Amino acid sequence: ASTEKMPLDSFEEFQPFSFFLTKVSDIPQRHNAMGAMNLRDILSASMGELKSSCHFNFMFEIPWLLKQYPEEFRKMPLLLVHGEQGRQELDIKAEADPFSNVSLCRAPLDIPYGTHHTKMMFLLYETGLRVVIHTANLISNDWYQKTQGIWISPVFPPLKSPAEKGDSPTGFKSDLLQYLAAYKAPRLAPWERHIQAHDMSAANVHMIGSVPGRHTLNNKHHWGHLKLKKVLSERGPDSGLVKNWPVVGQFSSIGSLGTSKEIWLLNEWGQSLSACKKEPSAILPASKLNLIFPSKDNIRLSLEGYNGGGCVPYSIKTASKQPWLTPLFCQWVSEGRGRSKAVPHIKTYTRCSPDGSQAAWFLVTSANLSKAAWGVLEKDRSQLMIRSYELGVLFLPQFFGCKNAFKVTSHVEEVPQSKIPIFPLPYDLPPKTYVKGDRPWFVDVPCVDLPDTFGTMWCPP
Ligand SMILES: CNc1ccc(C(=O)O)c(C(=O)O)c1
Repeated sequence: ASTEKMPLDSFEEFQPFSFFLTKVSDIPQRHNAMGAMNLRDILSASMGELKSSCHFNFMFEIPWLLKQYPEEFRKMPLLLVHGEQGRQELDIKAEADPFSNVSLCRAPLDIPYGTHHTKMMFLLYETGLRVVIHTANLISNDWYQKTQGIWISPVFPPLKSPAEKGDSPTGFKSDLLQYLAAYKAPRLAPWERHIQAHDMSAANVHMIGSVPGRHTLNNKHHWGHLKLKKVLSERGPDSGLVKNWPVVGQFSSIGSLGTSKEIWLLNEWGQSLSACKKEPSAILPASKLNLIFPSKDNIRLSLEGYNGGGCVPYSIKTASKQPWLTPLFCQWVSEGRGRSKAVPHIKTYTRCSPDGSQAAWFLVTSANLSKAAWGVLEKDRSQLMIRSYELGVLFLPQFFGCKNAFKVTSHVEEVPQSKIPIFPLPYDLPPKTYVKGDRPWFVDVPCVDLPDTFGTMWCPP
């Protein structure tokens, strides 16, 4: 409709954080009019005259993906980086075969149970290169009625001379090149060259990535939770400011975390996420860790009903081994963004003030709450073992013109005209604990007591 904003206008009004959610069908239009993009918006000509593109992801519907491009861009070179092996690799090759402009690159997954979870786009325009790091699979269902997060870079112009490095104070370009190098994939070489050839000095986020491996020595701190710990120890909040500030994790799946909360969640992962400048990282108490994970009723009453729980694959088998986790859970509540009923597939982590009005940092990433994604220390903490590819971006206040914390809100109507930068939260803070009688969502437990939005029950296969 002509009243609809051009995607580029939506993009420009939501700076400097450039952190968007996906548009959601069947919620009041005002919640899609501000700070929200769909895939057609991102790929639209108003965002740039495309020459070629590359998508890193876990799940693909190739015909649907091509239809999200404007007609004039649908025949341009498109590289898909995936993690499929064996029979599934034959399937994605067969799906790509009819499209002569689509080529595939398989990410090596040499450690069992690893996945290629990273969700990223490279968009090469006539005028430069744009990077998008997000949380949605390239399937229509992930872009229809879920809550997903998207960071969209500026258009990075070509370097004026090849002698220039073209990196930013956050080291985004060198971190991205190091991430790509880990694939050891010849088909990525052209995109490594494109990245090398562009001036990314305007990148104001830190990259927090994971690549499969047993990382040792100084490689240990390049990936997973030790990378986040390193950045927070060097550029994070002063311990004095955040002494009573909780760490909030929000995710759509959970791995096997051990027999007690101390082993990995608090004493390893929690210690990294609570790292501060100078202060030796104290152990995070459980009372200062809130984990936003959908309750059974969050799923039952969602726009998709119980089916929305299909992409929240927490199994009762895993959950039954870690009952100590349940007291840490909080509901998915997103009244400010109009997305309380849009199942969260986004993953985010933050250190926020108890009243939820400020944050010392904010991370949006593909990484769920699992050792496979974040890494687990082995061999007397000498190596960090990571199974999967993950990617996220970290927002730190000082890179956005703020002092040592940024104001945050999920009521984003105040964001565009604010004099000071306000970080647009995907959900309401402070977090709300589960209501009495509610339980975490388990994908493999039947729900036959109460019907969902559509009056149906959940009888998993
Ligand atoms: C085993 N495979 C997956 C498990 C969880 C997720 C998630 O993001 O929650 C995804 C994905 O959607 O990429 C894949």
